Amino acid sequence: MIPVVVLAGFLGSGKTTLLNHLLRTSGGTRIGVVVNDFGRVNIDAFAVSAQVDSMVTLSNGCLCCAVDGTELDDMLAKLASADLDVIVIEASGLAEPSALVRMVLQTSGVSYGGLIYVVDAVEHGAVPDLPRALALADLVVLNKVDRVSEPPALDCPAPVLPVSYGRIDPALLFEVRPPDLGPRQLSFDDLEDHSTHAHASYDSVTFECDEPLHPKLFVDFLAARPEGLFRAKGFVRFGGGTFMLHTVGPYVSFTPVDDAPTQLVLIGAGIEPDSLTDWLLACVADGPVTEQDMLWVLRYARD
Ligand SMILES: Nc1nc2c(ncn2[C@@H]2O[C@H](COP(=O)(O)OP(=O)(O)OP(=O)(O)O)[C@@H](O)[C@H]2O)c(=O)[nH]1
Repeated sequence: MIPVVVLAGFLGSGKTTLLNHLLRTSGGTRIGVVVNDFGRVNIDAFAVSAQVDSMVTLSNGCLCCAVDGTELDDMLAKLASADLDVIVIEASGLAEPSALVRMVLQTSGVSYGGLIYVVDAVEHGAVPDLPRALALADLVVLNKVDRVSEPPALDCPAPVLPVSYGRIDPALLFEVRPPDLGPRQLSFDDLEDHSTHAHASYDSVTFECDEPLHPKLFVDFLAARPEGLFRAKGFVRFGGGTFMLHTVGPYVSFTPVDDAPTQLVLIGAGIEPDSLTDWLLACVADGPVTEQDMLWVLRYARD
């Protein structure tokens, strides 16, 4: 039976970064990957040999598929019949890990391979119900330790691995528990449904716009964004270039990408979708943008 590892963690904690690292360093291991969208998985890094519907076959023997949640169990059953060594499901940042684990336990042809829970070393205080997620985890990846002088102490029974950019040893996918403890049997009680899932109190806003935004106005928006706006990701087109934007808490990064229209997803608690949309519309540039204006964005740019 193929082990299925659930990779979970709060918004922006570094799940996709970790997944890309695993795909890059998997060697001859054939990994089946289930993600919400292909967009951010580094498929370009591999020669894609075939794409059928929402499944991509990589030349190194890995299979990637994208699901929207409803087809997750179908896709898992399909992957279970493929010739794979391990399957990794990347949960969306607001998914309830216990619900995913329950689904894996109920799927025939696969075995539960553990829950890897990614925690942002800087933003761990903002994770709703962190102790509950940590209690379920088999391995806790304390990510982004490059951003703290001292990794925070996490109270949990599972091993905690402090890393940067999700660089864990891929061998951990197969041996996530200390061997002397033996496999821990999760009961359905551990996974009982709770009505207060993290996503219950979160809103998301999608903003799309063909016209370029003004760098200064947009950076002003980021500087003044409401505290509850925990995460923003997507593309922003300015007169002087298009950038991929990531914000996690107060952290902001822009990475230059090929020209694309602005397409952003904003996620937060207590945010007002209409006023955020109006605010972003007010960032549309009403004239040409100079090189000087672009410096507002370039100071946050990463290669
Ligand atoms: N400094 C630093 N940045 C990191 C590290 N790991 C990830 N990041 C950055 O954090 C941001 C979010 O990382 P992702 O891997 O997209 O996080 P995610 O958990 O998949 O995000 P969601 O899909 O929103 O849940 C990106 O800008 C990453 O480059 C790290 O160890 N150190």
